[in-house]
Amino acid sequence: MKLLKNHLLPVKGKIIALGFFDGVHSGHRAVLRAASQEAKKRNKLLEVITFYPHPRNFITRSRVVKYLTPYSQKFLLFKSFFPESTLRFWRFDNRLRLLSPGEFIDILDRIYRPSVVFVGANYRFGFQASGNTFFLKEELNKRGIEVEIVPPVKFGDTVISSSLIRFFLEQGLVEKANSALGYPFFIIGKTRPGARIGQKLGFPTGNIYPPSQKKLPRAGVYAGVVESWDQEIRQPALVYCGTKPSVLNKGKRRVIEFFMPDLAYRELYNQRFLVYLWRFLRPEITFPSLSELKQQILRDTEHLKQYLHQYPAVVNYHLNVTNWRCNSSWY
Ligand SMILES: Cc1cc2nc3c(=O)[nH]c(=O)nc-3n(C[C@H](O)[C@H](O)[C@H](O)COP(=O)(O)O)c2cc1C
Ligand SMILES: Nc1ncnc2c1ncn2[C@@H]1O[C@H](COP(=O)(O)OP(=O)(O)OP(=O)(O)O)[C@@H](O)[C@H]1O
Repeated sequence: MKLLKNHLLPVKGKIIALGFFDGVHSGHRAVLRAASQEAKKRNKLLEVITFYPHPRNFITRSRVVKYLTPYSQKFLLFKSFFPESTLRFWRFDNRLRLLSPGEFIDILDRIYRPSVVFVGANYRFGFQASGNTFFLKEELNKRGIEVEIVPPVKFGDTVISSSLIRFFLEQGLVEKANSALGYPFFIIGKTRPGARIGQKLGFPTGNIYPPSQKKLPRAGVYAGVVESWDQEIRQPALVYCGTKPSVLNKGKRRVIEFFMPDLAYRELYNQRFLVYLWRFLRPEITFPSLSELKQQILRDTEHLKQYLHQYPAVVNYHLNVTNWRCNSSWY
């Protein structure tokens, strides 16, 4: 698995796949699997051409689109699912934004000159997303480049997309998000010290402050599983996602807190964890007192136990992405 930030290096003759691939979800993986199989068959290399930042964030000069997988996590997933591929980031700037579909194809041909291009049926490209797969195929075929269009992967009747998964997460529909992703939604981060109130109340927590560009689910409490970077800890956990309105009335910083009921207390600061979310248990509540918060967490712990009784296998799920130490500036 290689990572290239210079999109202008030629890839001549390779198999390429095109798209943003946020989340590397089941639909993306259908395209990438097809491309990867073809590359193996032809004894060629697979190169995935993606973009940064998200076109909508560039156009609106904002961060409206939060990422299911910020760049480093996208890279982790590619490394895990398609270790033989190269991920190439193409900066989405005004030059790229203003390219007409025809100009975009010219660049693909001139710089990359691939042998086959793989895209999904809903792939759009060029200024204002005005180019579609029919145009792509027609124009590239004329130049002797093959185009494979992969049929859409659906969740029920709906085509899976990164936007659909973001919507599911916003609603707390984490099980649907996980089905569409094809793996459990996860958050990676280093634990930071909190106010130690939880510890006094009898539920010590690990606190992670995810980067502002990471998509987080609806505020509330989730049944989850926590895995430490070194694999020493793998524990079921209550995972809270929110801004702690019961204890903080200012400074709305989003936090992920996890409480592992079966782990004897120990200091867990400054360690990298991967937190998987499996089921939404309840929304965030503004409690009038800490004792009410404590009573609720005892009830949450019971709900977590019931969930694990029903789905014991979730504790052993392992995505195999933790063996890469990424540069934290990439989160
Ligand atoms: C399982 C769990 C559920 C929580 N639910 C809520 C909640 O509904 N509302 C809230 O304001 N804070 C909630 N919290 C956050 C607590 O306010 C926080 O853990 C506590 O204040 C301790 O914070 P500290 O780690 O900074 O000491 C929850 C925390 C956990 C672990
Ligand atoms: N459900 C799907 N089935 C098959 N291919 C897909 C599916 N979703 C996306 N693709 C293809 O995967 C590539 C990357 O998709 P991309 O990330 O650009 O869009 P998306 O997942 O639909 O997200 P968005 O919600 O931002 O449109 C594209 O070639 C796209 O056509």
